[in-house]
Amino acid sequence: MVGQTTSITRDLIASRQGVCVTITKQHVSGVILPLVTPFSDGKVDEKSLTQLVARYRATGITGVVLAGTTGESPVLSGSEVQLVVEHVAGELDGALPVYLGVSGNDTRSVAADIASYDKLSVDGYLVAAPYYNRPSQAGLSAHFDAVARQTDRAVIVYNIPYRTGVNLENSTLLALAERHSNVVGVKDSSGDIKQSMELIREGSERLAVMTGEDHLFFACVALGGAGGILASAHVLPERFVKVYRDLADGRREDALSAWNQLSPWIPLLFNEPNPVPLKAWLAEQGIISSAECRLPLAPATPGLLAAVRERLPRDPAH
Ligand SMILES: O=C(O)C1=N[C@H](C(=O)O)C[C@H](O)C1
Repeated sequence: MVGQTTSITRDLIASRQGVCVTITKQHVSGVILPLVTPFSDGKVDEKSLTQLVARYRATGITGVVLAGTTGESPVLSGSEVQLVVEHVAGELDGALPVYLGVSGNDTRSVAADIASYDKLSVDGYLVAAPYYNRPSQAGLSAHFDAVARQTDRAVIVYNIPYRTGVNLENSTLLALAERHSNVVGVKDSSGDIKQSMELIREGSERLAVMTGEDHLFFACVALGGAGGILASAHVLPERFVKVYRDLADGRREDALSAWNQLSPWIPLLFNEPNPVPLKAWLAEQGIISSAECRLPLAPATPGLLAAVRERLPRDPAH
């Protein structure tokens, strides 16, 4: 797995030099980091973005997601998304794949957004099921058909019913992956362990099954899943990567002991809406300049701030 990561990195560097490389299922594995979008006085804070990339690029993570939930996608304008992508892709200079979160509940707009983001340095998309209008499985199929047809780049489908109000069933997802070779992965936050286990069992041959439930990371990889897209991996990223590599290389006991040092504090990061606790921690460590989130995410409560200070580990790199 470690060797594979290195060769992927080389492929991507080649791609930035003009040789086009397609992200496949194999690229989507390990620990992918959904980066926060730092703000300062209401604006995207580019200096903090630079610091984020400097901190995380060589930790062993296998990619970054920009403008995901953790990146506060609902409150970013199109031009801010472009700024974040260009800034991060420029800093990374091909060292890691860049995935962009693009979601919405109007299929035509999502397809149009993807058409315009295809001009940017984006290697793939993380696309959540439409929220609020609660389409049927047929509607979800047609939505993702339109997305997958719109681009040659990789698509990771994001199933998160507790945010969107609709569950993408495994059969719908697997049929979609059969129809589109660029549907290479799923970020599974179904919230239903039976559904997740079935997906890993039945779907892993065709799709990279990445968990989006941070507390299930060990279980997902131990069961044969491909890895995780984890906001909590901002904290001790190297240790999350170690859990993955130990499991992938058959060192289960080592993986478990590393995991047992991570799992007790992960829930704290979700005690208030993500990324509020995470940004409080990042600002406390000096990795970003301010914990600022945009409304409707309210600032961290004093109780949360105290817990973040007392219970989360310090960043060893700062
Ligand atoms: O932005 C993401 O990607 C993630 N979002 C989840 C959420 O907040 O719903 C959490 C997960 O760790 C990554």
